[in-house]
Parts: sequence; structure tokens; C-alpha cells
Amino acid sequence: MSPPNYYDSYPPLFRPNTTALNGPDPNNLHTPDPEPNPDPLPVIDLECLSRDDERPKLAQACQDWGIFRLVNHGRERKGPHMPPTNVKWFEGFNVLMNKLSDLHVEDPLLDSFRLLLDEYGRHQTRLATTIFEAMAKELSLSQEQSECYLCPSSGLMRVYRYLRWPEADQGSWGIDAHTDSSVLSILNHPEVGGFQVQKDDEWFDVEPVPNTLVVILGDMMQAISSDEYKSAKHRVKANKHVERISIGYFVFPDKDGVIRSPKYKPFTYADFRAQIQQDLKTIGYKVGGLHHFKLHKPT
Ligand SMILES: O=C(O)CCC(=O)C(=O)O
Ligand SMILES: [Fe+2]
Repeated sequence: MSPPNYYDSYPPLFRPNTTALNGPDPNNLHTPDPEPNPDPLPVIDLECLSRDDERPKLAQACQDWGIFRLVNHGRERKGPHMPPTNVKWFEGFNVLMNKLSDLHVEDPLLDSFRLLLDEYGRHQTRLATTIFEAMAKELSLSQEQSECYLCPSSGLMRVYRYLRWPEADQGSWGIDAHTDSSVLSILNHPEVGGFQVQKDDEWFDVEPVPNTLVVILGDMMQAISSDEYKSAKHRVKANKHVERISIGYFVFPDKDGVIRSPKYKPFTYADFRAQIQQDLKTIGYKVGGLHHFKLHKPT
């Protein structure tokens, strides 16, 4: 049975599974590229990460790209279903996962939305923990370091809505080039493309692939790995024809835990955040941030 019309106003993740499984929406005015480029990202199978012979593939992806596509992540064909309501979406909101259970909402509809986010967030936390544990093994991090470097209670979800921008040209961005401050970011790109990632100074289009997630290494992961792994620079093109919604999950280190690496002065995530805030005040945007803590600055 096709869903009632009001589902159209939900982000795709919260709609019943129709478009992703049954092909593109015929009402969608966006004309796809006739021959889309092949997906450039390395592909990592979550189910294989416990295998010693598979983890080097993960390490290679983290060294070469700082980003990969995650398959077999356990929620294929099972997007959460929103209760029916005519929700209108804002341009973006953040939800700190560990505050969700403190929220007491009277409205049963909003409460089911809270539960849905809670369930989705828990799943993302499990994914991030599994991926991080595999990375920690490859990097030979101690148990103590791992516990400090990935703090599951820091996890937050961000829903972004990029409005359709009829005047957009080649130089118009929904979100400008940046690296994430996180340890790991997990993006769900349900339908509309526009996401790009940089590798060796070249930009690559990353189109949405149904039933997969995109995992990005953030600045903290780069520092934790003593620059062995890289945080991937990415951006989102503005779209003339359709709006775009993305759902991201971001997880950080313990804010007061000290990150120690031969490449950096010892610093905490709280120090890093304070530095980013300072940069935002003085130059107006985030420029990496790790260089402030680097021991040997490039000449
Ligand atoms: O919308 C996207 O796909 C990317 C969002 C993003 O890069 C971010 O929130 O840091
Ligand atoms: Fe980002």
C-alpha cells in the first residue's frame, strides 16, 4: 500500500521504505546524471571487521581516504517509521543522544519521535563502537586509551535540510569544505547527491547508495592515530532542483581525557573545542584546528 501524502514532508529516513527500495520518485523533478561516475569510496563490510585478515582493509581506507562506505551495517531495508503527522522541517537541528531520555514530552506523537531518534542513535553508537574497536586494534591502542578516545555518551545526531536553491551555480555550496571535529561521523544520505570528498587535492562526487552509510574520520581520529589516518575534507553542493536532507551521527572523545601522540602537544577535546570557538570568532569559519596542537609545524 502506498503511504499517505503527508509522509512526503518527512526526511527520507523517517518515511516508510518506498523510494529507496522501489527506485526514484517519478514526481521528483531532478534529472539524474545519465552516466553517474562509479562510487569512488572504499567499501567496508561491518560483518567482517572482527576478522584479522579484513581489518587491514579498514586501515588502508583510513590512511588513503579518511572516509569509507559501510555495508552490512544491520539496518538495511529497515528505516524507522515515523508516526503520521504533517511535520515541517527546520534547516537543521542537533540532538545530544544522552539527553533524549531526560526529555519528557506530553504529546504521544512527539514522544514516539523521541523514541525513534533514541533507537536510531543507539544503533549508530553500536556501529561507531564496533568500527572504532577495529581501528584501535590496528593502531594498537590500549584499553585505557580507547575508553578515553571514544566516548559513546558524547554522540549527537544532526538532521540537516538543504533548501532548494534555484540560483545556485558551480560555486554554490550547501555546506562549505571542512573536516569534522569528531572521532567518527556516520552519514545517512538517503536520496539526493551533492556530497563531495577530497583526496590528494582532488574532489570526488559521492552519490547516495541505498542501504549503505558513509563513515568519515574526524580531526580527533587523525590525532588519535598520530596522523596515520586522515580526517577527510568534505562539502555539499547546493542543488537547484530539489532539497536535500542528511542525517549525521557524530561521536567525540571524553572531553577531559588527554589525547597523547608524538605528533601533538597533549590536549583534550575541551581544549580543541575552545580553540575552534576562538577561530570562529576571529576568522569566522573552522579551519581544521589540529595545526594549533601540532608539535612539528610544517615548514
Ligand atoms: O549533509 C551532509 O551530507 C554532510 C553534513 C556535514 O558534513 C556535517 O554536518 O558536518
Ligand atoms: Fe561534515
